[in-house]
Amino acid sequence: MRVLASAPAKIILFGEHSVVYGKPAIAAAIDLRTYVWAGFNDRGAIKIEAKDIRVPGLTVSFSEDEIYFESDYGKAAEVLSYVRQAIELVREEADANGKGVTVSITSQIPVGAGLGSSAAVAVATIGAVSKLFGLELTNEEIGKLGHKVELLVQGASSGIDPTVSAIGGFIHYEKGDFEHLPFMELPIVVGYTGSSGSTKELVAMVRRTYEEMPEVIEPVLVAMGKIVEKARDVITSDLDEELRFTRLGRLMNLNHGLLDALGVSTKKLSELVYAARVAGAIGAKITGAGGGGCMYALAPENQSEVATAITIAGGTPMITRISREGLRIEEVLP
Ligand SMILES: Nc1ncnc2c1ncn2[C@@H]1O[C@H](COP(=O)(O)OP(=O)(O)OP(=O)(O)O)[C@@H](O)[C@H]1O
Ligand SMILES: C[C@@](O)(CCO)CC(=O)[O-]
Ligand SMILES: [Mg+2]
Repeated sequence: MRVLASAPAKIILFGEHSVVYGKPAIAAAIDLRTYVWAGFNDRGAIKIEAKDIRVPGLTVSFSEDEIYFESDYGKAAEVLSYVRQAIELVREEADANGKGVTVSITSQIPVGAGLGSSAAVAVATIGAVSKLFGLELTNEEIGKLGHKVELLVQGASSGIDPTVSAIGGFIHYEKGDFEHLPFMELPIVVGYTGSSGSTKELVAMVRRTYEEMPEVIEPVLVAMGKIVEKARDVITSDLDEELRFTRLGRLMNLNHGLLDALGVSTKKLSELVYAARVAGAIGAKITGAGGGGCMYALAPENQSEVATAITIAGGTPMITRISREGLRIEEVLP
């Protein structure tokens, strides 16, 4: 038997990082997906084919007539740890430790770019492998297992990324509880810097700053939580669309300033944010963990001008749509 599952990327509209400290956040699944095929193997091993992952630490040596490849085993194992942990968790749930599982992954989501590639790969793997083992898990339960995977690999995770990847749509999230917000088409442009950041390292960096000076950082996190509550009020209000977008844009700019204060922006990210604003975006901010990766801009009137400004500033614009669907079982073959 073979199973194909897919899970979407996400953007965090408001509240990344502060959500790790129990504050609320708002996120949406978007229409980029990771696909995972799962099947059994009779070697009792976990076999992972990750077709879109570049492994750092690969050395190539050339001599007269030979080419040598050396891979840093530790780094390769680390890069695949989300997938491995996801498979091991499901095997435990199914009481089938030692059963051989092969997974093959292809992904449309840039890695380490703030778009939740780690959550999507964990959720799609759990979805495919749990179906293979005949476990009947709801998407919400799979989101919770995805959160466990992120905790095991990263040491800290709020769980918002695996939750939104598993259930899809537009959500308000706080301490493991989520609520779907009324669906709205968001006229946004995502700008990718082309470089990546590691969520594990960025979350640890914010933690060190917090521990060094909690009296300074705590109020910043509280303010971020308040921004999220204001944004939720605006999204659920009956204000007309123009006013709603104007208010959301101001809240995005405030949230970006506070993320910059926490040290998770980069020169390139802030350049893309300012380029988008100058081109007429109502608001622009980092999305996800930062340290590279992506920003997004709210641009109801001029999405294409904002996309051009992001390109001129050296980024790659992506016009994405919210995905109502989270984890999906695409195919089951006998
Ligand atoms: N297609 C894939 N195949 C295998 N592993 C992947 C894949 N995509 C992502 N990963 C794993 O996820 C890691 C990147 O996760 P990380 O949390 O640092 O960034 P992100 O999830 O892309 O961004 P953010 O957490 O800010 O939304 C990779 O180093 C790799 O371990
Ligand atoms: C940086 C962070 O807040 C969002 C990453 O997309 C981490 C988390 O919530 O687990
Ligand atoms: Mg991640």
